Amino acid sequence: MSPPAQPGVPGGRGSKVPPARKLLCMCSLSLCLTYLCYSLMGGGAGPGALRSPAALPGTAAPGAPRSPAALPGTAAPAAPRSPASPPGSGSGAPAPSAAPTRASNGSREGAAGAWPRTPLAPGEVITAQSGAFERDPQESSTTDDELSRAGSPGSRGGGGSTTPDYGEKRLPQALIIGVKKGGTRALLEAIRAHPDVRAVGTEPHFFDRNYEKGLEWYRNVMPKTLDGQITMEKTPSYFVTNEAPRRIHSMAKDTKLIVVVRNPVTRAISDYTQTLSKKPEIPTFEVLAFKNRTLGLIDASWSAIRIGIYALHLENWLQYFPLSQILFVSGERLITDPAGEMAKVQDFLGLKRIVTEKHFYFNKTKGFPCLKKPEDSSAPRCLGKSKGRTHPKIDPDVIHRLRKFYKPFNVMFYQMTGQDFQWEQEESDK
Ligand SMILES: Nc1ncnc2c1ncn2[C@@H]1O[C@H](COP(=O)(O)OS(=O)(=O)O)[C@@H](OP(=O)(O)O)[C@H]1O
Repeated sequence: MSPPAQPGVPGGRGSKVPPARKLLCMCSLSLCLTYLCYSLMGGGAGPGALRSPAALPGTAAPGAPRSPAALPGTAAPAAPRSPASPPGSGSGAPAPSAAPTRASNGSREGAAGAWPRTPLAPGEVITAQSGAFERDPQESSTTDDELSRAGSPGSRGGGGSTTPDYGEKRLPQALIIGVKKGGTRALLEAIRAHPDVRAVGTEPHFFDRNYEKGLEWYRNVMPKTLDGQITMEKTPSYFVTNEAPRRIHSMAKDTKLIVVVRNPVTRAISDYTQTLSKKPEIPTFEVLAFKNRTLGLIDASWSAIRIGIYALHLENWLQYFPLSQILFVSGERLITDPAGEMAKVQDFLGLKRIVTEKHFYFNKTKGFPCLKKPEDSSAPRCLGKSKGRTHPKIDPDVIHRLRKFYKPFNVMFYQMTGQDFQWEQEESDK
């Protein structure tokens, strides 16, 4: 089901997508304008507030496309480089983590200490073109046993499967790189139902947290495959990890990348809901979402907000991978039309369309589609309790402000991907 073309959105249905490079220039220009607006709105704001890159000493004039390498504190090159040093050899290893997490303001200092935030030093800013947001070291998606068999809890180990262990362990040819809370688990479990796909059940976090362990460690994590089978894994935090594109490119430049994207406002609430379930003492979403609520200044240093600025993260990936090597799956359609989204995924992976509507049924109790025949079982299976949580009710005014905040970034993302996800047209969040 293709979305209708949106007026003023090049790349909507029917329009040709210009080359990625040209798009990046357009996007950079748009970003500068957007940031200029935010700068005017909150120029005196504290660290973590969005400011125009033009305000930064030594930065280029607005509109001048820049590689992340040109920005202070970043190292990514503007174009794919020759393979990086092997993991564990020194230069390819993860950089030491940045400054310790800082409380964002006095009013919520106590609780904010326990809450993941971007560690920015005083005076540091997030720039539009860097694609180089610092990340919370603890940012993670669920790694628990996320599947539940109808009637009995399921469990899957690192190998992720109870199917016979034939073949050999190989590095993955395709990765689900994000986004956190986008629907990545649902996608992985659905694609695992394909006989030509084998995947790790847990998240290896190789390209963010475990890179120093080396490629042999990574290979060992993988299930065995036969010739012609595709090895996959999913780690949603890759999408927002600066080093991930370079590292994945240096492993294999033809790696296929899949990103499940979801309305960033709903995604942020889902992210918050997950943390709330583990730390009930955290401040409300409304409190965490703002640097200054009176001024309407959104706190983009909060990971729940930052992850949803998809255009900025994508820019980082486009330095290394052509758009044709990245598939964007709609998290919304993965729920309303799982078979339709799976058809696109199978086409993208060069697989026969075997996972079809026959594989899914809608489970009324769960409120989501579930798999009739998962990879390792003949019993129907829904995802576990950590998927499809009830979200807390969020102040509609905050939702409205967040929608306004994300809109220019969403439009830019539609332009970059050539796909209109229609998040602006959604009437209400879950
Ligand atoms: N079939 C099915 N069953 C259950 N849940 C589904 C399904 N398809 C998509 N989703 C949505 O997936 C959201 C969780 O996303 P992720 O799996 O990417 O989360 S995580 O990053 O791995 O923690 C989860 O978010 P929440 O609803 O906020 O819990 C779901 O909305």
